[in-house]
Amino acid sequence: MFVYVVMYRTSTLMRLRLLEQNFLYEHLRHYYKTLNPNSNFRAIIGLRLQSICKLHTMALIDTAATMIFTSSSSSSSTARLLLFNNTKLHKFPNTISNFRRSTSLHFGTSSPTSRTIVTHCSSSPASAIQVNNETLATVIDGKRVAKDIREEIAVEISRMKEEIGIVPGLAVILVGDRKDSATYVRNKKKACDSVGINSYEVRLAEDSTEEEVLNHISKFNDDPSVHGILVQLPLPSHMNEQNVLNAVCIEKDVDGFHPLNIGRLAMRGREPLFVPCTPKGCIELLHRYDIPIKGKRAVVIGRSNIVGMPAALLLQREDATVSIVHSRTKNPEEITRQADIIISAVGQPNMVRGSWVKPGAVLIDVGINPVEDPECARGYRLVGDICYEEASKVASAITPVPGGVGPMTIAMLLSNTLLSAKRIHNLR
Ligand SMILES: NC(=O)C1=CN([C@@H]2O[C@H](COP(=O)(O)OP(=O)(O)OC[C@H]3O[C@@H](n4cnc5c(N)ncnc54)[C@H](OP(=O)(O)O)[C@@H]3O)[C@@H](O)[C@H]2O)C=CC1
Ligand SMILES: Nc1nc(=O)c2c([nH]1)NC[C@@H]1CN(c3ccc(C(=O)N[C@@H](CCC(=O)O)C(=O)O)cc3)C=[N+]21
Repeated sequence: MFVYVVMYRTSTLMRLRLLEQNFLYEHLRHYYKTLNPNSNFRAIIGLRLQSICKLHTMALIDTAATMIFTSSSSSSSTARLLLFNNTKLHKFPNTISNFRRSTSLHFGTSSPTSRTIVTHCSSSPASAIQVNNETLATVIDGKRVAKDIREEIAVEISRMKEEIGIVPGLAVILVGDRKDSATYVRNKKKACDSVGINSYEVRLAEDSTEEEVLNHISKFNDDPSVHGILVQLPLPSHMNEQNVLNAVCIEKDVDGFHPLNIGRLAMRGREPLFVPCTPKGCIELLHRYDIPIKGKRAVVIGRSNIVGMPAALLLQREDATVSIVHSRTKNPEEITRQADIIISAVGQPNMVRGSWVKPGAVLIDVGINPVEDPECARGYRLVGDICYEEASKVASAITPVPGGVGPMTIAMLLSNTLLSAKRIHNLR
């Protein structure tokens, strides 16, 4: 009898929108506990013969399974192990028997570069499977999750419109002509359009006065059709950022940058009206990938007001034990190596090397750094703070750049805007 052991990445599971998903999750929860804690895999699922129909369908539908192991008997000494990677699955999407033609390894072969995962198929004895160290971490797909969140928000907005005839509104103030800022603002507008939020935009010249910015904020504060106000940062150096951020009324502070909101975030027993979007997006990703935070050691690299500091506060609220690494920290790698979860928000390309990471850690890369690349149409490409190539071989899960935290920041901005409109209009 064949015993199939299938490994799926959590991101893959999240993509399954079929009945099988529940089935998979049940198995996932059960077998996850049997994983070697240092394993790169987030999911391991044992399926018996009667389940193979389901597996078959899944394999056909979802060609992104990371690995499939089959064993020709339930005895670990004679079991064969067949390994497939994404590419192979894409090449042979049609039948499961194709999988069997792949190179086979024998269970129980040990080599210094492989490690053991103990699996239990429901009624077969536990088998020791050797897994090559080259396997990659689960990719935390922020783009995908952000899309799911936008869909959820769109549903709520149409309900709101139907029930009370109100559409949430977001006002964005952009000062100066920084290219990256202009791109972000454009993306925010597109995202608002996609969910049905009205967006209002003010663009001011680089040499505008602080007073002009304050006047616009004051108008938006008083405008009942505006539920969220965002002043794009950084502001030109002649403006006082504190004055500007303080002027946004806290009920519309969807960025969560007002000192009252940040203060409440830091205090036990107090609740901010809004949580800053990027840190909120990081935590949301952890939640949606079922990554536990409580009791874990977390390290935040960076302590800026907009990302690092609120990220550390949020992790603490989630009952992690938090350390903060900054530019004056000595031997940062000694600290990061202890972390179960790392959130990096530094702005230094590829600073966090594979050797900084504890095997099995979860890595959230906030950094967005342009590096020159003549092969890209725009002459540069974006990389994170974390050296993805190295770290993804050590971590259990990692966010890519682009496509990780960035899209989540925008999704959380929409979510905060909806929250604000609901609160202002007493809608549950
Ligand atoms: N994905 C997203 O949605 C967003 C991405 N970003 C990106 O995140 C990154 C950080 O942004 P932001 O927080 O605004 O940046 P800031 O420049 O405001 O803060 C950077 C932080 O990193 C610390 N730092 C700098 N160099 C080092 C180093 N060598 N070792 C350890 N710590 C260091 C600084 O320490 P110190 O305090 O000692 O100076 C500071 O706390 C950027 O790449 C930015 O583009 C930002 C916002 C949203
Ligand atoms: N008041 C204010 N609030 C902010 O939230 C704020 C800000 N000012 N100033 C600048 C930073 C930066 N930021 C990003 C948002 C989205 C992406 C994003 O969507 N990134 C895409 C890539 C975009 C691209 O290709 O250029 C991704 O990572 O996949 C990135 C960065 C918000 N910030």
